[in-house]
Amino acid sequence: MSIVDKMDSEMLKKWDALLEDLQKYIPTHSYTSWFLPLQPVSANEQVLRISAPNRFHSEYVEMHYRDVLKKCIKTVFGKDLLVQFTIAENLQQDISSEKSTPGPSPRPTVTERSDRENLPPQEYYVEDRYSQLNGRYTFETFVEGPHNQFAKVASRAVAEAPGNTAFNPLLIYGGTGLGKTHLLQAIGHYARTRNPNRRVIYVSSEKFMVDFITAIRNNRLNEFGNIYRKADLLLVDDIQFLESREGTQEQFFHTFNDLYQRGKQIVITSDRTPKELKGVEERLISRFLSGLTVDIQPPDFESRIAILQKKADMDQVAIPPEVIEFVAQNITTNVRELEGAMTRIFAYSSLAHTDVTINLAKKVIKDILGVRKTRHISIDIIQSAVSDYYKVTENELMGKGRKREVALARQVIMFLSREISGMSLKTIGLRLGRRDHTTVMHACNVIGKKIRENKEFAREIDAIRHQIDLTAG
Ligand SMILES: Nc1ncnc2c1ncn2[C@@H]1O[C@H](COP(=O)(O)OP(=O)(O)OP(=O)(O)O)[C@@H](O)[C@H]1O
Repeated sequence: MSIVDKMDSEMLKKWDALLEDLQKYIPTHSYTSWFLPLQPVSANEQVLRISAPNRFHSEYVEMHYRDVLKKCIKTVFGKDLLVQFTIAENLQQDISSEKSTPGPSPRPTVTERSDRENLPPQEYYVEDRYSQLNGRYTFETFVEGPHNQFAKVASRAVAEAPGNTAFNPLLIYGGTGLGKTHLLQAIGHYARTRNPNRRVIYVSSEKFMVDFITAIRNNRLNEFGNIYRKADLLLVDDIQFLESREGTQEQFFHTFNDLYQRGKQIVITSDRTPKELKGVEERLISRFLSGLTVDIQPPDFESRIAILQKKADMDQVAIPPEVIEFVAQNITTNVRELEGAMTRIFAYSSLAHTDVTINLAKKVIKDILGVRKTRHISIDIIQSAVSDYYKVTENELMGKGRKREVALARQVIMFLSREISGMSLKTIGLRLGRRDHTTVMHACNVIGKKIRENKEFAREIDAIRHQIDLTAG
């Protein structure tokens, strides 16, 4: 008996009415992705129980549609009901039976085998790609916290059933060094472990472009296309790199469509939201948005501690808790830097044959923060990164115009010049169209406040910092 059979026909009518009502408020695509897979389980005077395909699905519905669901329940049932989600048994069973399948991995089908046997030499590249996955980047080594929980659960759901969730494509975005590549590769590892015959391709969009150009040069465009079209799971890192590369975007668009139409899974990372990707064709952006977009934020204090502790455990080194705490307090925005600090502390202590102490940690952190402050990056590099980002010309920046983007770009340049190169307010003002030092001070305050209060804006600034880092080398 299916779960629906357990409900009386009156209840089923109500369920249909509820779905119909929901459609008035929710765009068709979202409705199809999130509500059609739900099933009613039971209802009484207080509680409506609903089955969802997996935990992520139910959490997503609760998080994004709680209010509208509540409203429609009241309309249809005539009162407020508590909603309880359960996870669909059949999916759970599939997963556990697949997990417990003993013995050798499934043999490739005849088509798969003959495909592989007939591959031209370049096609083995597919396997090489897989070996590029970093063995440390797995779900087990990924520390979950409020800042990345949603991204982690979505990645896990996709890795468990690539191509079989509503999250296709899955796009993970967030600032630099926050774990996007780690998660992307964890998906690849997990999907491969579950089914070793799955063709997993991990590629950075930069590599995709280089391969594409090489293929054009060598007249091997068809082979290039075939490599990617064989993927069951395509993992593309740092998609922002495709900005303003029309030819590569075109190629990627075809690859994307081909895989998508055949139900293959695509996962993409980016340092900003799809809408912020300037110079990426609208049709690609809308493809990206047709699945699920999740973000990763900088870790909070507790998560930073947990990440540091995990690294210490993995490297099998004992670190006094006060040292971990000290590092977590001082390095706040980037997990890569957090790890870098720990590595340096270990290195110092082993070279100097001393214990890891708080004083040693203080010295290392001081060096790191000091280097960051005094790094010599010219205002020209900062200016060019900001004006590229906001699409503002040098004349506009130097002029007196008060157009919103121009004024914002000017203020951001002032803020970043102060932060990165430590220049005096006066010098910055002079370099930016002979402005007074109080104007620069005001700009630094305004931008600093906006970064603290507005996460989207903080990410914008982070993306610009990243670009400056890349240019400065
Ligand atoms: N939640 C986490 N748990 C454990 N390690 C993490 C976590 N987040 C990030 N890291 C580690 O931090 C380092 C940087 O992460 P990663 O390279 O994935 O960042 P990214 O977001 O892809 O950065 P970029 O945009 O600069 O490429 C990696 O060594 C990764 O293992």
